[in-house]
Amino acid sequence: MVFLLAIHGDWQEKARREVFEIFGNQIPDSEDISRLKIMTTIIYETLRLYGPSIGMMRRAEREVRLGKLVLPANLDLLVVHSASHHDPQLWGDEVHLFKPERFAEGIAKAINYNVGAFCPFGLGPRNCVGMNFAITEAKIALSMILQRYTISLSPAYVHSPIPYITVQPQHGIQVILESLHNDA
Ligand code: HEM
Repeated sequence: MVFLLAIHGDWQEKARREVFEIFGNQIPDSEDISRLKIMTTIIYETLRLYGPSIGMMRRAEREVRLGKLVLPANLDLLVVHSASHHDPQLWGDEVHLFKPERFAEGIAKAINYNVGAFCPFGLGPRNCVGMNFAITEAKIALSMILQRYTISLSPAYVHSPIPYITVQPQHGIQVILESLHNDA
């Protein structure tokens, strides 16, 4: 998210404005976190483009028909949700662009009620138990960064996301933080 906001200064500014409108210079509080609408769209779009999980493991316990496919019993499956997150048939020609406004009216509208199109935390009864924790933590951390610093990308940065258990920046993410306050 820090990387995407570093290269999309307009969204960084929108997110910062929202943070100051809601929290001012105060530490984010649990009641107001749910009011961060713009930041929520930024988090969803980041999870779509660079979600840490590429897929979910499943096993067919018995033979099942899945569309045109017949899956034999005891078949192990990796359902690669990062493929649907990058599918132009689901997201349009600008699928590879960072466009948080896709989620302006919520996830259901963004995916046209097609639940498999966006599932960075998995699906069904075994989906991620840490989902709300992870999103809340990201909102608090990002709010506190935006209250204090502007973020820009270092010229040293080399773009190379790789799936290594989770999706990771192969060479790290070098950013430049500049204080918004002279005394900070
Ligand atoms: C952005 C952060 C995270 C992402 C994208 C993520 C994604 C996922 C995914 C895709 C699954 C598999 C779901 C499925 O098979 O349907 C999963 C499972 C799980 N996650 Fe996360 N996760 C994140 C953060 C966390 C955190 C912070 C915790 C703990 C505090 C956590 C705990 C778990 C656990 C325990 C499971 C296994 C649930 C089960 O099998 O019943 N996750 N996560």
